[in-house]
Amino acid sequence: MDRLRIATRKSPLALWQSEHVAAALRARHPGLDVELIPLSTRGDEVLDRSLAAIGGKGLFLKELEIAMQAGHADCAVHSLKDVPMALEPGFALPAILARADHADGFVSNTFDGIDALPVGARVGTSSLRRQAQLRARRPDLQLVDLRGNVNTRLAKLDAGDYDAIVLACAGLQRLGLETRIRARLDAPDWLPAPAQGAIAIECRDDAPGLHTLLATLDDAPTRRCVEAERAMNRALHGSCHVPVAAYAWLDGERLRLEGLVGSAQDGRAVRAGGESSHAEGDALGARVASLLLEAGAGAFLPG
Ligand SMILES: NCc1[nH]cc(CCC(=O)O)c1CC(=O)O
Repeated sequence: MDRLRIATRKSPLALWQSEHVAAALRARHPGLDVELIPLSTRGDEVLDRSLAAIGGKGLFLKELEIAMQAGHADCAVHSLKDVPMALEPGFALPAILARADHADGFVSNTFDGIDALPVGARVGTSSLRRQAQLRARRPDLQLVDLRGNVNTRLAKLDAGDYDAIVLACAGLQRLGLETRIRARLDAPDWLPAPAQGAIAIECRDDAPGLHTLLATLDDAPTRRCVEAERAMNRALHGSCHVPVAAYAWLDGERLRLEGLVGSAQDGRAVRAGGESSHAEGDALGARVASLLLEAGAGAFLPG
């Protein structure tokens, strides 16, 4: 293989992540000609409705998968947190890169953190997971929808539409915007989306040579953690329709997982945690999901 075409979304963050993967592949495989193929997806184009209303996270992948199926691209680069728990049949994730910052960040031009917000302050986020955790801490806040790419969201904050917004630290850092983070919202107090901060590479599952090439970028410790988080989400039938948060980390010989399911309406939430050996992340995710359901998570999950 001497040429590799990477399908990517066109947002500045998506382009940064794909360029990052391209650079890592060029460094590891000198002589490999790596090229980006920027494509527009429905998830990027439809900004006036919530993601849940137009069909969920898969909308960010579909056009890239069509390009791979048609032979116009060899692989695609995604934020793993935007990848549905069940991949489309015929596709695989040969590489999950070493995780960057997992945390959410509190971003405001006026206030130093959630506790410093005045009563009734307007906070912008369309994420049910972020809404549920904000409500749990501060039932008085006005939560306002905010979609669009990272730069668009920051521009709306700067225009005065919101007192604060919540964004992933990893995205801000990748775009050189880390000075916008006024406070970190760290695990386990505040939990991120399953797999937040991890970049994944997707390709067709019928190309072993390609799979092997891409797998050179896989980070085993990250894969163990995000598999536990995604297994928990999968067992809860999680999607962007439900406020599910999870964070797993390695602690010596043990893999630890902390999960949360909550209500974006009233701030009620249940939490559960557990631990296993490194190799048992799937079972750990399923077990923590069961604990969440025993604690009443079903009340916050659809149907
Ligand atoms: N939902 C959009 C999205 N998908 C991935 C990231 C951040 C990067 C990452 O998690 O790796 C973001 C932006 C955000 O949530 O602020």
